[in-house]
Amino acid sequence: MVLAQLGGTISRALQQMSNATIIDEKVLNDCLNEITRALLQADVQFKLVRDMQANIKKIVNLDDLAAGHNKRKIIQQAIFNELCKILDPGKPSFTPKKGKPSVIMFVGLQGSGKTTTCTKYAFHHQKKGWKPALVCADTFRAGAFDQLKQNATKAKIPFYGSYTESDPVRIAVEGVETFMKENCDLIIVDTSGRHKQESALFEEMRQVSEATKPDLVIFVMDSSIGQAAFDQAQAFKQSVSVGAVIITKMDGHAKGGGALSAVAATKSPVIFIGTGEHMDEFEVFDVKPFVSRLLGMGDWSGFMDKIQEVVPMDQQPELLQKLSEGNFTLRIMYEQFQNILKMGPIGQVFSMLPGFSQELMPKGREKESQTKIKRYMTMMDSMTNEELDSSNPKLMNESRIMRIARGCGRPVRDVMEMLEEYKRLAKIWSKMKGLKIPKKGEMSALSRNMNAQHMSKVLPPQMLKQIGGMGGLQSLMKQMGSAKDMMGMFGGGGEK
Ligand SMILES: Nc1nc2c(ncn2[C@@H]2O[C@H](COP(=O)(O)OP(=O)(O)OP(=O)(O)O)[C@@H](O)[C@H]2O)c(=O)[nH]1
Repeated sequence: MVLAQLGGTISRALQQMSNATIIDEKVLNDCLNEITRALLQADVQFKLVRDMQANIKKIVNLDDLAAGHNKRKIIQQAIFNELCKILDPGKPSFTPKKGKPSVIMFVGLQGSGKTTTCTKYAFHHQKKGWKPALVCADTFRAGAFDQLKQNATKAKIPFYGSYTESDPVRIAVEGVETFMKENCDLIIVDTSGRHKQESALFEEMRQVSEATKPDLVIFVMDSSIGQAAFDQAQAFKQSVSVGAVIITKMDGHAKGGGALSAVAATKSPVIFIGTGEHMDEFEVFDVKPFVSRLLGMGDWSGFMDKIQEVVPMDQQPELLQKLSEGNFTLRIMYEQFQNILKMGPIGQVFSMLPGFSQELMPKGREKESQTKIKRYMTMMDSMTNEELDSSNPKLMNESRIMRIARGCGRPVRDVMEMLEEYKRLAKIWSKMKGLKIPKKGEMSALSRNMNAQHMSKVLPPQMLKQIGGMGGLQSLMKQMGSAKDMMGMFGGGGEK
């Protein structure tokens, strides 16, 4: 998504400004114009961008800049705060409570991903012990009920709908009543989407809403709709009381800036984003980590959460123990590749680490990287246990390499390349030797137990510089204690 490139453009604009000997009105304006262009290109609504520019100018005091304060930091902080302000309407949406019945109604244009998102939302809660249920009140699209039924069956979620009844209000009411009786605590009503903003759709939506009295109306929006986002979101908001937004297809090439515009239009927070077609490609949305990622400042907490999600609990202490002994074997590399593949698009995972997305996963080459990892794993499948568990690079002599190449049907040079990659990773991870082991299962404690010395060895030099050298890293490590909210740590983030 183009939003991801925004960080780069903004950083470049800031860098150029920092290089100027004197920061006067003109230099600041040039910088802000560059940033404005980048935001407009990402499809953020014009008015929002204009207001943001004016606000930043109000906040940034030229005298402060002239007095040698860290200009880049001051302006980056102002941009960070402004973007957070747009995305955070200031009040949280209605939050359903487990065990207490809530009706959640989904609205949005046809094809926005509404039906898929209903199931993702149900599935997300079901995994956390809720008792969700799905009601298909989309009588407009012929295949809608079948689609919902299929998704619901796959996820083992009860559903309600009809092939014959054509009145969506009736289906919605019957569905909600049925599941209330069955003590479901999250009753999700999917409504019809239409191609355009037809008045009939809005009337139908209003009627379903009046009849079912939802606790929360969620507006589902495709991230690729661009500049139209603001008007569209506002049109929905005027018909039903939209209380939250879910942005779908954030995995695609969408510009994504519409997300910011939709929040501004509905004055409702984004609560989740859809990142793929599959049921579990669905993420809770947090403003600060999102903006931080957007500006290329990284999202360490998200990365740790992701690791915690995919490295099986029982493997976490073992992995850390091995790393602390400086024992990075081919088997560890294999297991970590497995975990990385499970984490979903690799770029997505690495983009959570500051500076890493460009370093390790060049943009647009995520698929290629995944194929490479799978190829490496096939080669490792032809290795013996002794080879996998050894951390002695000398063990891999010519005859072993030839045997592995034959076994996996790949040329010798591919096996050599894989071993080179192993050596590169082993070198990085060997610097983790002496790492204090966190308590069992407490992966996020990794961040607390790593000292700045360890980190400085692991981080690419460019990134270390970006953080502000050892001094910056030390203060960063201090802030790592509060894992959830570490935006301040890369120099630009901060309090609102
Ligand atoms: N890549 C990607 N595709 C998605 C995402 N969410 C939904 N889709 C796809 O978008 C298409 C449309 O999704 P639906 O759920 O059928 O859309 P809808 O809004 O319910 O459509 P109507 O019922 O006609 O209003 C499907 O092919 C989904 O698989 C997402 O987050 N990422």
